[in-house]
Amino acid sequence: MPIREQEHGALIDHALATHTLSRLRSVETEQIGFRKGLVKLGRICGYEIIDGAMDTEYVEIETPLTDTMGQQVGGLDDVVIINVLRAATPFVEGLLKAFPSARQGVISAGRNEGAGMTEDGTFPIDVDYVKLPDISPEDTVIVADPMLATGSTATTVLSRVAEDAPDEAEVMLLAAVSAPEGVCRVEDEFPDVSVLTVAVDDHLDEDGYIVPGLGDAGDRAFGTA
Ligand SMILES: O=P(O)(O)OC[C@H]1O[C@H](OP(=O)(O)OP(=O)(O)O)[C@H](O)[C@@H]1O
Ligand SMILES: O=c1cc[nH]c(=O)[nH]1
Ligand SMILES: [Mg+2]
Repeated sequence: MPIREQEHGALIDHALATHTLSRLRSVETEQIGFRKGLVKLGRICGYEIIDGAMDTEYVEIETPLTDTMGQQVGGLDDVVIINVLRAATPFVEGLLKAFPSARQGVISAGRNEGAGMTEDGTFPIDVDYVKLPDISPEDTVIVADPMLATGSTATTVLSRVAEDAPDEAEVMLLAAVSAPEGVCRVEDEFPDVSVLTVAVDDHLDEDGYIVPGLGDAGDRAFGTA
């Protein structure tokens, strides 16, 4: 089954996704390997979303020999991918291989880690830049961010997307690694949003990092300290 529903969130259940995520988790994977791994994981997740969450329809086609029935995926031209800067950039590059005609939005949203995690387990989020395409009722909107930790970034981004997206649009939040706290927070605040993730990890540490996790995805992909 490409997408397996859980009590909280749904897992992208593919051996190559787990394999690729395990390489990303390893502290021995250096920057280039990490960035390429996120691209690969984005591509696999894209194919799994197509397989598990999009409809296939029969179509008449003509081969060089005869008329026959073929199948096509519906809605591939009605996809919007939102890139949550910065760690999502390589993840989105992979997703675009599965959805080459997607329209793209960009939201720069980062945790203000200097302020520290608050007692209620959230971070203030700095939003510096937002550029979204028009979103139509028939669109599938994939908000991509490899890490869903406290859910502070995701809920901020989803609130902004909700300002533009018609109610009928299907909105998904796609992560590579999630903490249970983040999944529950998004589900509580956005019950109509599907949370898809390759893994739900154990817990958050006192700095708001996912454990076991993979560290700071943005730093590892971009080579910053
Ligand atoms: O669920 P949260 O507690 O909000 O944490 C998750 C966020 O943290 C990371 O971004 P970060 O703020 O480190 O920005 P970066 O991508 O520039 O590194 C990650 O890519 C998410 O956006
Ligand atoms: O574990 C975490 C938490 C937030 N952001 C990351 O990049 N990693
Ligand atoms: Mg970061």
